[in-house]
This record gives sequence, C-alpha cells and structure tokens, in this order.
Amino acid sequence: MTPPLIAPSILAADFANLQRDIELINRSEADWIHVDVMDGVFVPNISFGIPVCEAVNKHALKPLDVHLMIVQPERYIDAFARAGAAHPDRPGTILVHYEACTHLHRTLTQIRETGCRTGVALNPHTPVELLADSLDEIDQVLLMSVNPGFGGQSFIPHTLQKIRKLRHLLASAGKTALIEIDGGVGTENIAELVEAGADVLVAGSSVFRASDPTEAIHTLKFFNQTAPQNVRLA
Ligand SMILES: O=C(CO)[C@H](O)[C@H](O)COP(=O)(O)O
Repeated sequence: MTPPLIAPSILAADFANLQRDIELINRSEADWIHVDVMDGVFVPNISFGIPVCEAVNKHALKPLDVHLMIVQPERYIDAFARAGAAHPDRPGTILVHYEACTHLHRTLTQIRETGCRTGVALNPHTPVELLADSLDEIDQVLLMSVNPGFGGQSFIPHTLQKIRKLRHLLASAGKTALIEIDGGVGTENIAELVEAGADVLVAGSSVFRASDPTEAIHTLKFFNQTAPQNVRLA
C-alpha cells in the first residue's frame, strides 16, 4: 500500500520558532506543509496571513498546502500564490471553502491560472455530493473532520462515511482528485482514515505536541508497518 501523504499543520508550530519548525518538516518524511489561514469571519479565530506565508516559503523545501478559511477567498488567491503556493520548483495547492465561494467555478479557474493545484474544503455539515458538478476543476478535496477554526479538537467520526461517499463519487466519475482529511488526525485513527480512502492527512497537534515531531511524522506515514523487532544475533 502506498503510504499516505502527510501535511503537518504549522498552526500547531511554535510561532516564535517558525524557521526551526519549518526546517524540522523539511528534514522529515512529511510531504507538504499545511498553512492554515483564518480571518476571524469565516471562522471564529485569526491565525496569520500573507506575510507569514511568505516567511514560511522562504525556508520551505516542500510544497505549501494553503488552506484559506476566509470569506471571499478570490480576493487573496493571487497574493497567496505569490507568497509561495505557486513556487515554480515545488508548486503547491490553494484550498478554498465551498461554503465561502459564490462562484466556485470561477474561483477554481483563478487558482489554476496561478499554477497551483486546486482544492475545495468542506465543513463537517456540507455534503460531498455538492461537488458532483465541479470535479473537472478540482485536484484535491479537503474534508474538515473538526469544525474549522482551532487545532487540538476531537475527530468527528461521521467523517469516515463522508470519505467513503466521496471515494465512490470520484470513482463513478472517473476522477482522481486527492482526498485530504483535516482535524483530530493521529495514530489512533490514521489506519481507518486510509482504509476509508484518505490520501492526505493534515496533522497539527499530533506532530507538534509530540516529544519527537520527526518521529511522529514517520509513525503517521508508515502506520501500517510493524515496528522493527530487537533481534538477538547468535
Ligand atoms: O484547519 C485546522 C483547524 O481549522 C487545523 O489544520 C486542524 O484542526 C489540524 O489541527 P489538529 O491536528 O491539531 O486537529
């Protein structure tokens, strides 16, 4: 089985040591760097914006997975693309929320024009079927498995059903968009998430609250490999 892609969320990093934490991700087996942008309107919290994304990009060696939890995301797509999501050597993804887009097709076209991969995020209550007529424009679907706005929340179990439904929707339409899960992901649920059909796992607290974040990333990525046994040689 191909290991899932792991995207540590810097929302849980130490903002006073952001360069150190980005370099930790660079050296680890993580695949992407997840950048959570919150505006205090779409979600009840404010995280950071374009200058911090630029600062992350300055040190990043892996693609940025920019999750815009903001209203009217079309106003800021070009700025976040320039701030690192559209890096020519490691192009990343810009994700907008379905619930925040009045003209989703236009917004996804705008993201494609920047050179980034396109992503649509769905809140826990938003049905996956609403994406049925947009699949041609979507490279990645992010299912929120907590209510967006804060790290460290508990995983919502209903997400597993949504992953299976989305997997079925994609297969029926012959599409290959990646399924990404965000919120409450850790060693206790990664096996069932991947088994249900998840391709990408965002992990904030389970990485940055671990005593060894590099090891935590390894454990998530290779969750289905048994730990090496201590073999006594004769
Ligand atoms: O988008 C988010 C919150 O809106 C975070 O990425 C998400 O909650 C991950 O954090 P944790 O792994 O701590 O749950």
